[in-house]
Amino acid sequence: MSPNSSEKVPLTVIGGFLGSGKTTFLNALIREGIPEHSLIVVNDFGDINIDAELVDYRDDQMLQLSNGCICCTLGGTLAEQLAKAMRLADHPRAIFLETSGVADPARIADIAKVSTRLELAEVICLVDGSQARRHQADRFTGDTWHAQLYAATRILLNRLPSGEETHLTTLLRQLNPTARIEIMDRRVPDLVPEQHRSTPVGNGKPLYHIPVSRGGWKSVSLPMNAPVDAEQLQALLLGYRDVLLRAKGFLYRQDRSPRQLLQFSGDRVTWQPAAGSPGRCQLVCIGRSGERFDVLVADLQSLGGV
Ligand SMILES: Nc1nc2c(ncn2[C@@H]2O[C@H](COP(=O)(O)OP(=O)(O)OP(=O)(O)O)[C@@H](O)[C@H]2O)c(=O)[nH]1
Repeated sequence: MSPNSSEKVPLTVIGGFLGSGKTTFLNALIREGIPEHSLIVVNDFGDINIDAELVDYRDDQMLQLSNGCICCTLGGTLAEQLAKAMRLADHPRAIFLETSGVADPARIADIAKVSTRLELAEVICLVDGSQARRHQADRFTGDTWHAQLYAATRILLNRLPSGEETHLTTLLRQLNPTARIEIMDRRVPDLVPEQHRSTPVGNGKPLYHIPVSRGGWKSVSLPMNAPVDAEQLQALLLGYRDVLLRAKGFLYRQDRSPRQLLQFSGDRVTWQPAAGSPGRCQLVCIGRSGERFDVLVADLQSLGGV
């Protein structure tokens, strides 16, 4: 049955900083059950949309927006794509939009506010509690982090360090007096043994390499043709965590098969077996542009056999 075209379609915006848990939360929502015939929109900051591979949505109703952060190209891609989807006779019943980790969700929510076909259901902001003190104090990441929190109607706090609950909920309440604040997960993920982590992910779609640099942020995607020394790679990523905000990608390790999904966010590196056909191996790194970031990229290139 096709949805009634006179009814407004709810748009849920899922925002939050790089690595804050947006894709993990979106997958949990999909597992719990979203309305049939929903449209999922995912947008990574870089030109490679790794999130599109990581979202477990077995439907062709998925829109991948690349070319950088959607909130920077708002007038174009996103508004046009949503309008196109809404013009279809069999238009989506609900839309779930995962923003890039550097987007200001308020600018995206504005699309729903001016649309006659959409209504804003929620603006969710994921927060990695273990990184909150860092972002609060960091002049580079702080503005984005604050704007994301300010725009939220619901804040989901995960990886809450022990003893930080009062401090963090008070801080979040000061930054956004009206949003609902929920605590999701008190664990810090490094404590989860690797063999107990979730099932293989990703399907090995081809990936492309184009560096993007906007407003002090830089994103680069590196082909990783040779199997890497995992210890060396981890040490490199952690050693540059002052300028590296996020890394994720598919690659081979020297000591283990099959292809692995590597995730670096905050001060943690995790590995997970990647499903599907062998596929290309790429690592996407997002950080603060500058000489130090470029040195990291050169080191990663030599490690990955580029
Ligand atoms: N313990 C714990 N780990 C989490 C949680 N949510 C996400 N993670 C881990 O944090 C890392 C980043 O999670 P993602 O869901 O990819 O984060 P994201 O916000 O989509 O990342 P970007 O799209 O790159 O900005 C992954 O290694 C996840 O397993 C959580 O609630 N608890």
